[in-house]
Amino acid sequence: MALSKKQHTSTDQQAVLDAQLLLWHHTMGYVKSMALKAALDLSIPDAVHQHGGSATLPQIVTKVTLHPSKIPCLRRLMRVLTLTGVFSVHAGGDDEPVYGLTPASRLLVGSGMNVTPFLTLMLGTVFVSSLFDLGEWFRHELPDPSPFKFAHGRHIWDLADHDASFGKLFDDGMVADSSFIMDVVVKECGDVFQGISSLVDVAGGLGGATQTIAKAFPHVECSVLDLPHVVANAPTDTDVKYIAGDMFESIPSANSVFLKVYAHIIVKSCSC
Ligand SMILES: C[S@@+](CC[C@H](N)C(=O)[O-])C[C@H]1O[C@@H](n2cnc3c(N)ncnc32)[C@H](O)[C@@H]1O
Repeated sequence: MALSKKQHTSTDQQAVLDAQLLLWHHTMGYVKSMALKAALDLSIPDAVHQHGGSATLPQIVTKVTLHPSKIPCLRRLMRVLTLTGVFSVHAGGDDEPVYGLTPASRLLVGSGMNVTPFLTLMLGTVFVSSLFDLGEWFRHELPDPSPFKFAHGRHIWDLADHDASFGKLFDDGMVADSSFIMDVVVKECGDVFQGISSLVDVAGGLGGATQTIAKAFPHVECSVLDLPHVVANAPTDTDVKYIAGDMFESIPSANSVFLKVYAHIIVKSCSC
């Protein structure tokens, strides 16, 4: 059935509004990231956790450091965080909302599976700002530095070597990510480690992945190869052996080689 002129017009207007909405979602998308960053900076997940997993705003305020004049703003921040699934919310007594941990924010508390250090790294100024001039980076002919070097004048590893606080942020972030994901890998795909007697984790950082493998398979002799500035901070109270070196020069012998989160760097080194 043919649409009337009026129906056509309102369909067109809806399409334009949907298009604008899509652009606004992309343009304001960083608000979600920055709200999560603020929650981590203020330790809001810990505050809710310390109240047994659910807390009202006045209860959260007793655990976080903020200026009293900002309490109404914190309510607005919690609205963003509940709308984006970081916290749940339900009405409590006196109409005071009660905020709860969700499966996502449970990964931000406690000493077990806690991915906070990785999110802190990715949401930090160094990483976020490295994408700020991506458009300008495209105007430069290859071979050119990575967007990271373009923004900061150094490769990631070079910056980690020269800036101890960034180095620590980076290494701790990788340990958190690797410990979390390898726990799942070992439980779900542990078969792949059967029959192995020695393993070298190439570019393994502080060994978040290897420590998990070594704990699950104590008969496997595990070692980690990484750059000297990383190995200098490696744990010493462990059977995992840490070896300082450059993977492009030599790799210690073992009957299995483990690589995690390195493909992008190899591709970069080989093709650019
Ligand atoms: C993205 S991190 C991954 C760390 C670890 N595999 C993980 O997933 O937790 C990359 C690691 O590669 C190391 N790295 C970079 N260049 C390297 C090289 N030429 N030889 C050895 N390690 C290197 C860095 O120091 C860093 O620890």
